Amino acid sequence: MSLDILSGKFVFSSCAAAKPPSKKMVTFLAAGASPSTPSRSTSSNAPSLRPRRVRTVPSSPTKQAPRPAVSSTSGTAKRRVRRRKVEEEEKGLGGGGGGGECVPSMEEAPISVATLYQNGDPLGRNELGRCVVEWLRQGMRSMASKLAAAEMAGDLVPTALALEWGSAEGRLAFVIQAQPYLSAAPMPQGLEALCLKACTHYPTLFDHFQRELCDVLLSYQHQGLISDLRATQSWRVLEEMANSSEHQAAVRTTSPRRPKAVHSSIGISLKKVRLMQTSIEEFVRHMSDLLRIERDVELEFTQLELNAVPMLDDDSKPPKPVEYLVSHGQAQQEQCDTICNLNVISSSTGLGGLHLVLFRVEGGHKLPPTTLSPGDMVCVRTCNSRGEGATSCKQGFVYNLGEDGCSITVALESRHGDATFSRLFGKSVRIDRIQGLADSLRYKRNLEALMLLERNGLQEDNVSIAVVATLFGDSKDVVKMAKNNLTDWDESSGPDLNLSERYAYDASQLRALKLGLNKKRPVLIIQGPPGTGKTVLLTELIVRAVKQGERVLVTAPSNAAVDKMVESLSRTGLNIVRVGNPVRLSPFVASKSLGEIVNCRLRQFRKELERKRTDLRKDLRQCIEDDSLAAGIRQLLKQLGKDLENKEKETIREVLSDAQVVLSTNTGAADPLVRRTGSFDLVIIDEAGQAIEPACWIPILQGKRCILAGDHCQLAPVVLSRKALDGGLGKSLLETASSLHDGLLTTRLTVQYRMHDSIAMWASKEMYHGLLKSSDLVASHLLADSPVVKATWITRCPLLLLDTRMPNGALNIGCKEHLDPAGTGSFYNEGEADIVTQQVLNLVHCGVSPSTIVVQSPYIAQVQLLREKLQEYPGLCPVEVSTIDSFQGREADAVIISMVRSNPLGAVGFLGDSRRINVAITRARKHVTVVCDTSTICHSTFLARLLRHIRRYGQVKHVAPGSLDGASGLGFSQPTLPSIS
Ligand SMILES: Nc1ncnc2c1ncn2[C@@H]1O[C@H](COP(=O)(O)OP(=O)(O)OP(=O)(O)O)[C@@H](O)[C@H]1O
Repeated sequence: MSLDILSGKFVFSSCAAAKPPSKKMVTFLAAGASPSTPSRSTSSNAPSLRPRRVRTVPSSPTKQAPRPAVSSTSGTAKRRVRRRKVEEEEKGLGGGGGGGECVPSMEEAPISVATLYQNGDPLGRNELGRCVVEWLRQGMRSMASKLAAAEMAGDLVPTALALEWGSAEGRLAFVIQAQPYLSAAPMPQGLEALCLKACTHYPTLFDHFQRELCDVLLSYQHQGLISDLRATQSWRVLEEMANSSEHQAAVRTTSPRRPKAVHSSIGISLKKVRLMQTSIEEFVRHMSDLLRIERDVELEFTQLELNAVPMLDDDSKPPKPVEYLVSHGQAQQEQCDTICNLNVISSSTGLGGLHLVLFRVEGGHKLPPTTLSPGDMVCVRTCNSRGEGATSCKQGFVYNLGEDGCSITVALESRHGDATFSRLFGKSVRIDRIQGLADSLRYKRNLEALMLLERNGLQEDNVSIAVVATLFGDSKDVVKMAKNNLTDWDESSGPDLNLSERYAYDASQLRALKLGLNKKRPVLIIQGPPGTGKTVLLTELIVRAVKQGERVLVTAPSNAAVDKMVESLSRTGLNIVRVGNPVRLSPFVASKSLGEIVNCRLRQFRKELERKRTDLRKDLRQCIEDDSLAAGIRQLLKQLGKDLENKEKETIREVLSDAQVVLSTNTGAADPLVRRTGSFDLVIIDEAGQAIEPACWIPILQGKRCILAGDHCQLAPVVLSRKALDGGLGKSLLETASSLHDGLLTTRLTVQYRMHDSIAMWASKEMYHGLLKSSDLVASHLLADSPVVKATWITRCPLLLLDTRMPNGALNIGCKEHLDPAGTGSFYNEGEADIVTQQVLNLVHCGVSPSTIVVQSPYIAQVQLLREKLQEYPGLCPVEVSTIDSFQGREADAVIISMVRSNPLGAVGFLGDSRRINVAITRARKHVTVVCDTSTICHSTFLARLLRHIRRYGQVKHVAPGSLDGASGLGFSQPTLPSIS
């Protein structure tokens, strides 16, 4: 356990990788400096560590003067006054007022993305409400001040407390001692019951107490009264207490309800159900620990990232004005996770009370190319002209990117009308992405799902009880449930299938359809290798499930995967609703989003309301003399606002409960809007191989039965912490469940409809034990089959290896790998980028449409370089350049892969991850080009087999940059590769 000084909390973690920043680092961070080499506790194959290249849009020259700190704003001033009041109250209580004026305000404190929950399971703000939280804070502040003041006065109070709190009854003693401090502050009216609940809840009290003690000691440190808060006795008392096993047991306690009479509902003896409950509890405890470890690592990483100063073109030069970058085109900038120098333009209330704030780039210039997209969690704070963030961070998510290319709207956590907007107004603002579990909402929702599983999983009234019992029971339990006619695993039991007009389904697809439509089958795992039609099949399954009267919830780990399903389902005529923010703004997807549907329905109502408002405002202006009439009109105006709110809620409820299919991300399914519409008959999780298990439980617990589709031989869930990974957080439920009960839950798709057989054969042999067969429809298709494509040796070749080594073993000039100088840890290879560009030109010259070509690389630095190179040819704009990870789930006629790695050590990094290479190769329908240094790549036996396969079933060329053609662009007239007889 250690102190996370940024959040002022103890962090329980014995994981080396999850250690909070060292003292040196803490000082460093507090100063807002940029650590040159962010510590990344990641495995070499952790793809999520998308290297961050933050590049600011420098502010216009007139705006480069440093801006005043936010602490001068009125909101902060009010907060200070409030704080001072609290300090005075403390003095009145004999607390000694440890903090005084010097207590750093939240605004001045270093940014922190930490939240509650880090210290066990305290009652959160949502549960208690602001007033109760403030009341607790005041009480605990007094107690913390008193303890610290006693130490300053040389009393032995801390030592005495150490003895008392460290004992077995220490928790009780702590709670009892807290009471006088709490009762000294008046309880907020009407909330007495909540206050009483909170003031006897040990994790909640401890959580507040440690924050306040940290705050008080920090203020002493700032005043120079102590040199290091960690050296104080008060701090040690707290540390010992937090380390005690009693404490750790207490903060984990979730008081699960014991299952009552559940045996009658699933037909299993109570004794066996209790065993099941025990294994659920063990699982939940283990997963909660892993989530916490992972979150700590992600928080640490995010904290470093957020404190990083955006990188300018050249550190030695002053920032270039926006005009420079605009006039030099966007290729001069990089795709980044950060957007700087934004101004707040307006704020409004969105659907469901979201606080939407619109930002625009200073000077009306374009946004830089960004990886941010709707739904991404972000941190918003003010920054100076170099993009250095100075203030506390407001979390929110990207609502949309303006069509004008200059603006971005963020939905902030705060409510519309609070001080957030005024605090940001007139300042230069910076927006940064927050990754994974560092996003507090995602973490909280995962944890809540586990708690729900533990508390309700085996309760009689749980709709998903059969799913829970199947996944936590043993094989005998499963048989027993079936004997009692509660479940049915018989393969012939599904409904009869009338064959679809669209596809002639193969036997494995038909089997999956039949099993998936059996209402009494609680769990089905569809294991589908690439191109076997999972998306097609799920679409058919959903249509048929709706026809047999089922209401369906469809989820996936990423917004992109959800949108893929929305696109596919929107052609079926079903009533579908997409909850959350669509990433793809195709008309298909946008028109199905909850926001759009509700806005459409409310258009007339809003118009009418606006007309009434305008009339009332006119009336108000005319009765300025008559106070009582004016008050009446104001009341009416207020009522109109409420009417709109109510109408909105009612419409949302209507839209969602009328929907035959609701779609969201896994964590999005925890949205109260979705939960409130009642349970589902069927839950389908697509790309389930990429989701961590706790996230899958969010949707699963909302449906009577579930289907998990995916492929555990493709990309796995992203986990940064080595300890969490080793503990099993990286293993998906799809993978775990597919081996349960001797494979009873699983069915496999065995025919692929995407790739030329030479491509599929490699994947089949390497990843699927030779069981993946190619449909005759695609087995021999080639680029040259298209009437608009010239038949050359390239377009007739399904597999091509472009080797940057010459036959004599010498590496071609310029083909060595380089570490990204931006310090991202990523690699790039200039020579390979040139060869890829030339190969794209060759394909296009042969008549292959640029929109059917995709260039992939595992390294983001190479992806950025490739984008820049291809942008030099305007005709190549439709060629998509992507990391392998972000192209999973999609396909293209021709795929070019740049492997990048070329070094004398034969280090291949995460190229050695077979699942990633499997995804890369199997995106191709008709042609794959692999560009690499074979003598480096062949150090991995897995990759060496891939090279052998290409040599055997495809073509090999030894190439140097410029050797493929004269880089004459789209205008060239000669085929440039030597023809092969
Ligand atoms: N029965 C079928 N007959 C003909 N074509 C099919 C059939 N099933 C699927 N396809 C086609 O196969 C291709 C791949 O399908 P789909 O994208 O659904 O595969 P997938 O399993 O989701 O792939 P991945 O796992 O790589 O994302 C699509 O072009 C689809 O139209």
